[in-house]
Amino acid sequence: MTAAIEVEDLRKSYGEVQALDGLSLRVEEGEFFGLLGPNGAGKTTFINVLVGLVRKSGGHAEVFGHDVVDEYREARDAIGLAPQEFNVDRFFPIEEVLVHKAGYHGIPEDEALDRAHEALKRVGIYDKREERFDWLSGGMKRRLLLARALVTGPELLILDEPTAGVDVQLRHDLWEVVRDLNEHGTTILLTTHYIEEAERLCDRVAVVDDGRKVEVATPDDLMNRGTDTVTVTLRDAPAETPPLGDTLDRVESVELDGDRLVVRASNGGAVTPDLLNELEAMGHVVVDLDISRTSLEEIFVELTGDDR
Ligand SMILES: Nc1ncnc2c1ncn2[C@@H]1O[C@H](COP(=O)(O)OP(=O)(O)OP(=O)(O)O)[C@@H](O)[C@H]1O
Repeated sequence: MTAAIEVEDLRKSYGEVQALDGLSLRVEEGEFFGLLGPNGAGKTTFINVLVGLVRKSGGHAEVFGHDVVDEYREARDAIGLAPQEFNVDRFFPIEEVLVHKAGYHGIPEDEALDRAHEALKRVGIYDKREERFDWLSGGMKRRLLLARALVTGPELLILDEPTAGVDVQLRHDLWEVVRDLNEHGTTILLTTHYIEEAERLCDRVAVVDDGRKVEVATPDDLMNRGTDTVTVTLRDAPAETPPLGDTLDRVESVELDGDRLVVRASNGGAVTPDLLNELEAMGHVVVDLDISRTSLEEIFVELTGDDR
């Protein structure tokens, strides 16, 4: 199957700065793919290479089998980009901004207006269609960037920090739209600093740092590598720490804090039934239980050494 994105040993230098330093990555058609990395990791540079805004210094990049340099037009036409920066023409009503965008990608004028209206309805700002960009609120500007990315009906939607600085309701609305597109076959590439968002939405995530891939996996796989915390409250405080680590091999540490046992274990959810059986066999009565899973955020910090 043709990949939506395939890059091999991608490089981009700005003088001394190696923004991309041998990045290799494959995103399958139909995936919801997250690109995570600390500030300056090279995420925007990577996206800009794909859309032809930045010329790579080396390596290879294809979008749906089209080389981003040699077949720029085909590659670019397949992509809808909602960028991090507000790069919108401020002098036209927003519906015209969308019509121009569609025209640039070869969509005839009469069809372009229909598409512009459809995209504006989809993101919920159709009633603002005759207003100019500068008159919109920050949240509406984000909606417009998404509408502009959608007006060409792209196979690949790239979202670069689409929810930076927007309120909870809008984040929720935007994700509804994007999820629905993905369910209908659009491939999504998302960069976000809200790692929880990636954890919830993405089929797979790549962690990049210093212009290179550190890891690529499903959020679940990454989280399974972390250590979870299982807190068990016992009816009677034990005199000493029960020796649970001796019999349960995934248990990493056990601490006693009054009537509470704090157990650190890999894949805590799976360990818990054995843990409870073991405690019961020792004569303890469990009155409360809490399992706190490692977050993707914690794994991210471990992988990149970034604690933002
Ligand atoms: N036009 C440019 N000229 C010089 N250096 C640049 C340019 N664009 C990016 N860089 C540098 O390349 C590196 C990667 O930047 P990039 O914007 O791709 O990172 P990012 O992962 O998108 O970061 P952020 O999360 O902050 O958006 C950084 O060190 C940045 O300073």
